[in-house]
Amino acid sequence: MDRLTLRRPDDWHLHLRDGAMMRAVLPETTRHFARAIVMPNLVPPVVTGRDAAEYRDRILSAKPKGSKFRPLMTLYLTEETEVRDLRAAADIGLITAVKLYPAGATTNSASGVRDFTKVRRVLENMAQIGLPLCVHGEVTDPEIDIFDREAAFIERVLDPIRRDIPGLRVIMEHVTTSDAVDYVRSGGDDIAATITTHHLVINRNHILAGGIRPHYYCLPVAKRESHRRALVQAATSGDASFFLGTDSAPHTDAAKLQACGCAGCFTATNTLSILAEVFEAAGALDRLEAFTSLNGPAFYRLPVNDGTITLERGDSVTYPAAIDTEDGPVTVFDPGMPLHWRVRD
Ligand SMILES: NC(=O)N[C@@H](CC(=O)O)C(=O)O
Ligand SMILES: [Zn+2]
Ligand SMILES: [Zn+2]
Repeated sequence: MDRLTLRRPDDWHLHLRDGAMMRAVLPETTRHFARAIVMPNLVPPVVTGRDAAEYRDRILSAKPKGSKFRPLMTLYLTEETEVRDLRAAADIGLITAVKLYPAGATTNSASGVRDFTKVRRVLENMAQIGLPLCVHGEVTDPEIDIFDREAAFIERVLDPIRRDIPGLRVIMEHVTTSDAVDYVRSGGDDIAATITTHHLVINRNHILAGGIRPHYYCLPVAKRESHRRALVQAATSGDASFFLGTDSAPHTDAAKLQACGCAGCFTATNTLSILAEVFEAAGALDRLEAFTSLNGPAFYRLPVNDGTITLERGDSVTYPAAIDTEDGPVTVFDPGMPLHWRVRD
């Protein structure tokens, strides 16, 4: 096969940031994606309906001319989130989901949740109206090894919440372990997971063996090879519980390359080429569309996109090593393998 037409894809987990960074990274996403779930971890975070409306308007005015891209907004759940404000934002279709960051788990998560009993009423209301909860699923307990934090989160936090609040619809974001894959697979209709592009490609050796590679550092941190294989298996299986959330998370090289560098891989630019390569290697090109374009809308109860994109296989496809922003260069994720599929203009 050397040509593949897909429904236009969506990105169910994306960081667009704000200001100059947003202006630089937005076209990288709008080129191929029709919609994206926009993460609310700005500084300060997007907490109220009003914050979300203002952020949405900034995105819409930064979007390239002629683009029909639609940002799907989220609220950042805090212990102070008001049920009334959240319900009003959901009622008018301003927000598509709510994001739960355990306080301290990742970039800009300081305002996240420490005491889960304080968000119980909000979560109950979300279950009532079917508003999905996107979850950064890692415990923050310093006693827990960083490679075990996702598995520990399922057992200690996620499963108890789901038992306590039946009907709550949860997306476990950027899953990195076979534990998460198994949990989602056996979890029924109210749970799904996003998988990133980079976690389908790298394992922890890529970050640490033969020198430290800060551009491969993201959270949750990539795990051992057996987990990466489980992710590829889940993504390429066609199982409707798994769909693409790139977690494309731009940081300037200056912020990545320092003694305490930021977590995040920037994959908006080359994601579709990389995914096609991964699916081809798995003999599953016929299931790429389910992962990029069908399973996500089905879980979010949204229509699939009109229109298509076409991928073509050629000799080799290259991408710039970095994109320029007014704040400095942002390195594009290097998949470390030759790419052959390009999206036709
Ligand atoms: N994934 C990351 O490593 N970083 C994300 C935050 C997140 O999604 O956890 C970011 O905002 O930079
Ligand atoms: Zn996260
Ligand atoms: Zn993210």
